Amino acid sequence: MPDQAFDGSFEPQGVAPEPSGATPAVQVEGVWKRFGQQIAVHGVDLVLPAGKFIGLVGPNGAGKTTTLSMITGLLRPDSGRIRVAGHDVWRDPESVAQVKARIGILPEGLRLFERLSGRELLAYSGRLRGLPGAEVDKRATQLLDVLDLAGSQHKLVVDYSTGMRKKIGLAAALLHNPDVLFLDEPFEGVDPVSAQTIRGVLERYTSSGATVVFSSHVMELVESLCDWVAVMAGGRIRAQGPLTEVKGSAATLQEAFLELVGAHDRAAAGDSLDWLGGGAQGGRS
Ligand SMILES: Nc1ncnc2c1ncn2[C@@H]1O[C@H](COP(=O)(O)OP(=O)(O)OP(=O)(O)O)[C@@H](O)[C@H]1O
Repeated sequence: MPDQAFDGSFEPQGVAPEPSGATPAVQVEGVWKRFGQQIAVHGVDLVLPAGKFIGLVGPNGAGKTTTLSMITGLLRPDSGRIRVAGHDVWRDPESVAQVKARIGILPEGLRLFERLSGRELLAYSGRLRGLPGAEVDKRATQLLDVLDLAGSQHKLVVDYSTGMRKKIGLAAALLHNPDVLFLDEPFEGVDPVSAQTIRGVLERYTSSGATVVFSSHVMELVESLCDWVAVMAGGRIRAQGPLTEVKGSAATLQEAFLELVGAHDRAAAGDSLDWLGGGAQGGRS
């Protein structure tokens, strides 16, 4: 699948387009993950349809990264079943490899090969994916151009800014034209101009029928980008579905989110910090 010609547009392979084809991009059934005494993921069931821009949201420690790691073949679940584009991720080592060939990942705290230039990194990623050299060159040139990295392509990645690192990581994740792209906090530390560029690339990618799944804490961003949302808290899925359904009657996704994760009560917690601030008695001297 990775060797198909790339014409600058993104045509997903292997996933039946929604709504006619019924194969979801991701199916998670009864998945658990424990780290020692800590249960990070409590029997999660999740169905993410193909061709959508999907946001996985939740407070710190909700289990988002753990869930994405299990879906993308990086972390083995204790129990349960995960399918990506209809392929069982954890059935055997071969199935993990098959799934990895169909997905792209931009993980949180991405570790890149720092001593390569941006272009070398893409060349290396393409060859690892089994793409022919000429095809890698062509795709890399297009991606560097679209992501506004052409001028920095020969600079070492170690000298890239945070936003440039996110963009070169995204280019590497897209190079083999995956069916499903997983992004952990893709806009963190990215300036508004770069964010707009990334957004444009992702919108183009999903408009051709591919799926983006990304985790974020930034509700405004999720609300403006996503047409499908899953809300996670305490290792459980609290809601999932089309954005409008998850929002319900709430004015914003932020409001619906606070309601779903039961955070309204915590909003008043700052009241106990009566020593904090200039007006407090016995405060600063
Ligand atoms: N390798 C690990 N060892 C021990 N505990 C872990 C490990 N990875 C995650 N956890 C725990 O599992 C829970 C879920 O963590 P996870 O990183 O999946 O949450 P998250 O929703 O991605 O959080 P954040 O938004 O803060 O990145 C947390 O309580 C965390 O401390």
